[in-house]
Amino acid sequence: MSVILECSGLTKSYGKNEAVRHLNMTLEENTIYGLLGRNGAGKTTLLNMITGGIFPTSGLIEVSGSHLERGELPPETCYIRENNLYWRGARVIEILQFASAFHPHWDWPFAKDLLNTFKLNPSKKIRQLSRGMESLVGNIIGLASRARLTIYDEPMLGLDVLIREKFYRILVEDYANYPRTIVLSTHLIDEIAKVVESVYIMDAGTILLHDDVDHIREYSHVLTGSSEAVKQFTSDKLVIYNEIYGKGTLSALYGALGDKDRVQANKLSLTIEGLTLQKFFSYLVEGGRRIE
Ligand SMILES: Nc1ncnc2c1ncn2[C@@H]1O[C@H](COP(=O)(O)OP(=O)(O)OP(=O)(O)O)[C@@H](O)[C@H]1O
Repeated sequence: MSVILECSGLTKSYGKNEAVRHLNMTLEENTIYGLLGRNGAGKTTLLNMITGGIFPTSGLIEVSGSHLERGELPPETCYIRENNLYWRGARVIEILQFASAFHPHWDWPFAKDLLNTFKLNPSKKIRQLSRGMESLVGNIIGLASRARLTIYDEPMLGLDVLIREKFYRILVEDYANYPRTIVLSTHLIDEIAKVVESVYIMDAGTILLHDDVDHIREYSHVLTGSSEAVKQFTSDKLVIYNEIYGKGTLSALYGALGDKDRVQANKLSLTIEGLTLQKFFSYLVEGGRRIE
C-alpha cells in the first residue's frame, strides 16, 4: 500500500511545553485509523500540524512524497475540526455549498441523503443548531467530500448513541464503496474499535503504539494470580502495566501467547483474559510504556 502522509521527528513546543515530541507517523492509502489519547495528549496539535493550520517547531511532514509547505493543506484533504469555525449566520446548505467547492470528489446526492438520514434541515442557520447538530454538519461534509484523506477530530461531540451508531455504519459502508484514508481522533475508544483498522495511541505528545486493531486484540492480555506466579510467568514477556492487590498481581501483557504459555499459566493457577481496546488503551497509557 502506498504512503499518503508521513511525519518524522515532528515537534511542537509552546514555550517549555512540548505538545508534540519527536513524533513519527505514517498514514497509508485506503485505511481507517483511530488516533487515541487522553485529554491534552497532543492529538489536536498533531492534526493541526498535518493539515497546515499550525507550524511545527521542528520535524518534517511529507505528503505523497513531497514536503508540506508552511500553512499548506495537503491536497485532497478534508479536515473536520473539533471546534468548527462555521459562520454562525450561514445556513446548513450554504456551508455544504462552500465545502463542496474545495472537494473535487464531492457527492451532492450523497450529501442530500445524509441530510435526510440525520434529519438536518438544510435551511437552518448554524446558530440555530444544537451542539450535536453542528457536529453532524461537519460529519456530513467529511463523508460527502470523499476526500483522499479525511480527518475527523472528535466527530462525536454532542451526538447521542443512536446517531453515533448510524454515522459509523454509513462511514464503513461508504468506505467499502469508496476506499480512502480516514483518521478518527476520539475518546470513544470501544465504539470506534469496530470501525478502525489501525490505531495510533498517543500520550504526552508522543506515540506509544501503532498497530492494527486485530493484532492488538490478539496480543493484549491481562493476567491475574499470586504475585510470585505472575512474576515467574512474565519474566520473558512484555509487561505494559502492573497492579498489586494484597498477595496478588494483575499484569497487562502485550504479545502472542501460545499453547505452552497457557499450559504454564494453568500450572501456576493464573487467569488469562483478553482485553477490549479501551482497557488495553488504559493500561498502556497508565503504564506509560512505549512499544516500538
Ligand atoms: N495554543 C496553545 N498554546 C499553548 N499550549 C497549547 C496550545 N495548544 C495546545 N496546547 C497544549 O498542548 C498540549 C496538547 O494539547 P492538544 O489540544 O493537542 O491535546 P488533545 O490530545 O487534542 O486534547 P483533547 O483530547 O483534550 O482535545 C496540552 O498540554 C495543551 O495545553
